[in-house]
Amino acid sequence: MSAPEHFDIALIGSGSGNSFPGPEFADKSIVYIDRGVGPAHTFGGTCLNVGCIPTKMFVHTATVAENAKEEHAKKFGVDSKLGGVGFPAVRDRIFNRIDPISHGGEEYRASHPDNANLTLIRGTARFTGPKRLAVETDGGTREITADTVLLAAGSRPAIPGIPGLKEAKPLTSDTIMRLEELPESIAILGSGVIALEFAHILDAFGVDVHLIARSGTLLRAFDEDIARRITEVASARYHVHLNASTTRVRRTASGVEIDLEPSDPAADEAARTLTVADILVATGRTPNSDLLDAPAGGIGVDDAGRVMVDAYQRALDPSGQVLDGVYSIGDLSSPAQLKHVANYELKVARHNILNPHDLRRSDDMPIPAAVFTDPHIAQVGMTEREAREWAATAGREIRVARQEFADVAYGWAMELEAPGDFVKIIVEAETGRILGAHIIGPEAATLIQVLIQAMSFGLNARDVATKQYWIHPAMPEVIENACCSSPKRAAPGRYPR
Ligand SMILES: Cc1cc2nc3c(=O)[nH]c(=O)nc-3n(C[C@H](O)[C@H](O)[C@H](O)COP(=O)(O)OP(=O)(O)OC[C@H]3O[C@@H](n4cnc5c(N)ncnc54)[C@H](O)[C@@H]3O)c2cc1C
Ligand SMILES: NC(=O)c1ccc[n+]([C@@H]2O[C@H](COP(=O)([O-])OP(=O)(O)OC[C@H]3O[C@@H](n4cnc5c(N)ncnc54)[C@H](O)[C@@H]3O)[C@@H](O)[C@H]2O)c1
Repeated sequence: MSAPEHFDIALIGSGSGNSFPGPEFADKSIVYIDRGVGPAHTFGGTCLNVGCIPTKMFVHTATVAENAKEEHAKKFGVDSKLGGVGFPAVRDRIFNRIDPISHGGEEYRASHPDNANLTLIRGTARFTGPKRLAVETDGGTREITADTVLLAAGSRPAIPGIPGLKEAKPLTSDTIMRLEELPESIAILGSGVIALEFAHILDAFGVDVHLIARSGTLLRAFDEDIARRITEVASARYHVHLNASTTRVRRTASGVEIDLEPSDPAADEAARTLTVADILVATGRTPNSDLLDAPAGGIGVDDAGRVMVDAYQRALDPSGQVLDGVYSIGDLSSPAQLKHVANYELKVARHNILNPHDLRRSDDMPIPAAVFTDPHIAQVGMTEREAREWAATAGREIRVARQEFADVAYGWAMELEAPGDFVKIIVEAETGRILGAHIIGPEAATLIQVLIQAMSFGLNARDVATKQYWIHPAMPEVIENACCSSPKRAAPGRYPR
């Protein structure tokens, strides 16, 4: 057997990992390995090709279509009718912008003089020993060793073991966005983030949507008031099947049959079969530690399949000891499968590889998240339930402030109704420190940034409200009003770790 090719650094994954190479590593040899995402094994990772970016381009288009509908336009005295949505044109606008970025990025890494120290290999890497990899490529297997390994191998759609589901070849977020044409009807399995974003997109485009949720509310992991509100809004718009377990799936000549049973024996539900043209599975994502065979590299993997890391993004062995020179970032190792988290962890790992004697932590800020459905949802920090549990344990008190969008001037402009979309802020009663914020309403993902900033910099809710101007009559007044209802004393300290 020939000797393996040796590099200073092995980088696996071209999503967030693509921000790793740079002039600081010009004197290091880097092998950069990527298998690609989606059916065409595209370069550049999930966010660019099959994740955040195309979905948000679809979401915006869906909102344009929704607003053009007669029932929305007529509230404003505008005479408008949606004539239809041409899916191929929608799809092509999006991918004609994205695909050249992916191709250009690959070309840059493969052949630009900036990357003279970098060897790009398209293939699947798997550990055969500590810091030792076999890479399966179209041209055969390459054996690689490296002094430092950075794992950024991400995750992929999980397909649950429901009888018949795998054989029915369901759509996933990897495949649905590039269809030739949309199905007339669709069942969406799951009631999390991807399910809700696609339900909005597909319903707006005229597909008859059936969303299947095991639980009694959608977005069950979110604050209960948010989950309740989005369940009401979604149920008024498309078919929502709550407390429904999927027991079998069958692909037929004309579509898909889905057997549903009540998942909650106490619920007033009956078993039934749903007949639709296609099915989209949105039931979470599996970290790619199995493709990497991480244990063969001496790397610990938790019960959810995540590579174990410490707060410095250093990989751990199965007993929790730090592995020398092995780092992991993003969906492969993070419980928060979010692009902004993967990006931050990459920066931390990059710094720590360059500065092993001046390590930075990655767990020093509250993690926000948004769901780009209709209406938008955004959250940061504790839910009300978590805050109540924290307060009971820590011997503190909390206060909860809630402000309706419909009660501020911009909400009138948008003809929003109360009770309806809202901002909820949870503060520690004594200090006014913000513990959590939850928003459901227009541009929630943008609005919440004020509160993310306040929490990250340790600002007290009252000061946020009173020590700056709030442009009138703009939508952030809804945040100002929510903050105004919180206590007066100044808050020491930042968000509790
Ligand atoms: C539909 C959808 C919408 C989303 N929307 C948002 C959003 O709005 N906001 C947000 O914050 N997050 C969103 N996310 C999540 C976000 O896309 C991910 O958290 C982020 O892209 C993860 O980045 P990463 O670098 O960890 O992994 P990826 O970007 O997945 O990169 C991993 C790379 O490693 C490669 N790879 C894997 N295994 C191997 C191997 N063994 N050998 C070689 N290469 C390998 C993969 O092929 C891939 O190219 C969305 C995800 C999806 C699916
Ligand atoms: N806007 C965003 O930031 C954004 C958008 C899309 C995806 N993402 C990321 O991608 C990840 C994956 O998204 P997702 O929506 O697939 O996961 P999710 O964790 O948000 O939701 C999974 C859903 O599937 C259900 N489920 C799980 N197993 C099931 C089974 N066997 N049968 C029926 N239902 C089942 C869960 O109850 C839940 O409703 C998310 O964690 C999120 O971080 C983020």
